[in-house]
Amino acid sequence: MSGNEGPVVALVPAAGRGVRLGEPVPKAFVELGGRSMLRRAVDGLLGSGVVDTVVVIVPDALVEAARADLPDGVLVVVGGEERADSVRAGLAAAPDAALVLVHDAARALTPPSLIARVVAELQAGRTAVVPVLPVSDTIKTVDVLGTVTGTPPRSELRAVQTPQGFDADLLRRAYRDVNGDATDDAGLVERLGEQVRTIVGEPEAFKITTPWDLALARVLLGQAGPE
Ligand SMILES: Nc1ccn([C@@H]2O[C@H](COP(=O)(O)OP(=O)(O)OP(=O)(O)O)[C@@H](O)[C@H]2O)c(=O)n1
Ligand SMILES: C[C@](O)(CO)[C@H](O)COP(=O)(O)O
Repeated sequence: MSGNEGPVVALVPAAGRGVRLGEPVPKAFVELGGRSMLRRAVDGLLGSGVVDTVVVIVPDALVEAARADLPDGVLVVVGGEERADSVRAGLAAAPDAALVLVHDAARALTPPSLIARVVAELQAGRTAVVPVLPVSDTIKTVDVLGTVTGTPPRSELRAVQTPQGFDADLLRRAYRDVNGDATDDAGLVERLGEQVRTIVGEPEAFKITTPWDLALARVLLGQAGPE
């Protein structure tokens, strides 16, 4: 494997509404321990020391709010209806990237060391890298009525986190050539028939999705938690 030492650009999709969280402001702008979730995610990327440029993707109405919230030099662009539309908008704003990280603003407590490990794998020559954790529950598939249709072997299952890292040309090809939905960026790369490498993720990189997740994040930061 030959290495890739070109510019590393991190795309931060932050244009979701946060319906499952149910806060009055879009999720990335929710305050968490004195900083917005978006600011925490960006600070983690910059703090890793391995990211050259950060592009955040936010709702149209919050572009100015994001600029005011973020350090100078962070690019702010407008996102789209679905997460993939937002990532596509971020990719278009990063034409000179050699390596791309895609990192949810919702994973606000991701340790910088995980970000550095993803980039190290890319620089060692991997072209698609995702952090994963084993699942501890048994997972079942169900039909529309909720009847169980199967039990995939747990040993083959992993919960996937971000940042997901890619050779920039590969990710651009995936976004250009693959039709249909994927719930993560690696899913598009897989459909090209390309190999995706896993590395061990971090519990702190969990996605803050529900009020329970937000409460957990606040407890982890030492803020008031449940009685
Ligand atoms: N159109 C969208 C939808 C999602 N995201 C971002 O993708 C990340 C992961 O999405 P998720 O956690 O599901 O956030 P939401 O879509 O906001 O959540 P919900 O489905 O509860 O509304 C988040 O940082 C979110 O802001 C985005 O940039 N553009
Ligand atoms: C990309 C992701 O965080 C990997 O687990 C996840 O798939 C995002 O899904 P969401 O439904 O947009 O939160």
